[in-house]
Amino acid sequence: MATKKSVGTLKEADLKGKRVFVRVDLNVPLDDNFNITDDTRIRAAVPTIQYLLSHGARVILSSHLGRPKGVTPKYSLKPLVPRLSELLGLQVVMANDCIGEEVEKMVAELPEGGVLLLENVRFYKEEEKNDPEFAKKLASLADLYVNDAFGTAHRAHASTEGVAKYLKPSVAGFLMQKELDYLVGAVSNPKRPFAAIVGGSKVSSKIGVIESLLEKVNLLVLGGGMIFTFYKAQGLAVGKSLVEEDKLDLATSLIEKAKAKGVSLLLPTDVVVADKFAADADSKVVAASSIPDGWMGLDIGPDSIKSFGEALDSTQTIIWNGPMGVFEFEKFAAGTEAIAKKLAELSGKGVTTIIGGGDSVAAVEKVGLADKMSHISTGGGASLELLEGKTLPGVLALDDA
Ligand SMILES: Nc1ncnc2c1ncn2[C@@H]1O[C@H](COP(=O)(O)OP(=O)(O)OP(=O)(O)O)[C@@H](O)[C@H]1O
Ligand SMILES: O=C(O)[C@H](O)COP(=O)(O)O
Repeated sequence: MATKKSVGTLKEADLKGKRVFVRVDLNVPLDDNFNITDDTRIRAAVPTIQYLLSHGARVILSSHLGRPKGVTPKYSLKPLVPRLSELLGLQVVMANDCIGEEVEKMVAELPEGGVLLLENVRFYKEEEKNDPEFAKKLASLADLYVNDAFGTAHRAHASTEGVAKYLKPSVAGFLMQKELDYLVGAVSNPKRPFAAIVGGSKVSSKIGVIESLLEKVNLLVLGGGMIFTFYKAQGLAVGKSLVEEDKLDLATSLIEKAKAKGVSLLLPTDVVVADKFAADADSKVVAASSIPDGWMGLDIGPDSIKSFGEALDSTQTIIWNGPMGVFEFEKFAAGTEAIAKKLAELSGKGVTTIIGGGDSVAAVEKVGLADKMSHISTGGGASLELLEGKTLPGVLALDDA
């Protein structure tokens, strides 16, 4: 895989009394009352912070939240302070800014074993522009840089990439390391047979992933909205199902590529169709070759669940990205839930199961099976880019091991 193989780690760094700039990805979902609806990313950031604290460091945390245009109070990181403090077992101090005199003063006053959370770094447009002067200002706050923001490692921003040029050492945190170990390590050197399950809405957003995985896997299982483009390319009627007309040739060429590579490509043989795109739609199971006019496929059917399960039974490594159906609607969640259960069962038998970010993570969490998987990525876009074989700027910028 074309990503960086090994980066410097936290364990090699001298931390006692040092001011450490830690880029974390605390981009968590908040409801209208600013309650955190999923704290996974905050929990995932804790081991690195705790390690730093236990080694006498002074921790300066930096993150973005959302995509604000300038200073936008609704994207403040303040609502995260109570949960972060609770998880760390200490009171996290919050700054009203991420650079400037007041922040410098707060950093100077930060004791060993203290944590200062900087305000949303995207309140400055210079962050996303990767402005060197801004990166220098962030760097001037600390003695060393730790990047643990895997979820944002595909962005070349000032706090994820630029700052590493001005702060040495620049090393990976434990979360970053773990994500790379699984998403690069396990995928480039998998225990075989190695299977990928790819779903989600459109084939266009997964072309890169499918093409890259076709080079590595023994089995490729496809589900989700993209299958109808494959069906149509094979001359089947798909009713009102989601189809990308301009990707029909691509679908055919992916099928041919799989054949040429000796990869066994499984498409669902039956689907759950609906008369409209709604939670209360009328639904029925039909063969993939008999989708009625006016109906749309919103999930894989029971025969497919069974045959996918049987094919997965003989694998040793499985990577999954993208739901099998519209799992947000209960009626069309069975395929996605069955795959989640199958992976949990296989994990228990020693199979390496990796959930590559995005909606499949939400689906696994919804059925309460998150802790059964070998690895659940905290990065949607970042994990997709890694699986496509791209290099992540936030990783590239770090010191070599
Ligand atoms: N048959 C289908 N028809 C239409 N939409 C579908 C179908 N199957 C799945 N989807 C939708 O696909 C969406 C997820 O697609 P997406 O490509 O974004 O997946 P993902 O890779 O898991 O997420 P992300 O891009 O956030 O990482 C879900 O909202 C789901 O409802
Ligand atoms: O949620 C994410 O995928 C990351 O936090 C990156 O956010 P972004 O897509 O706004 O850069």
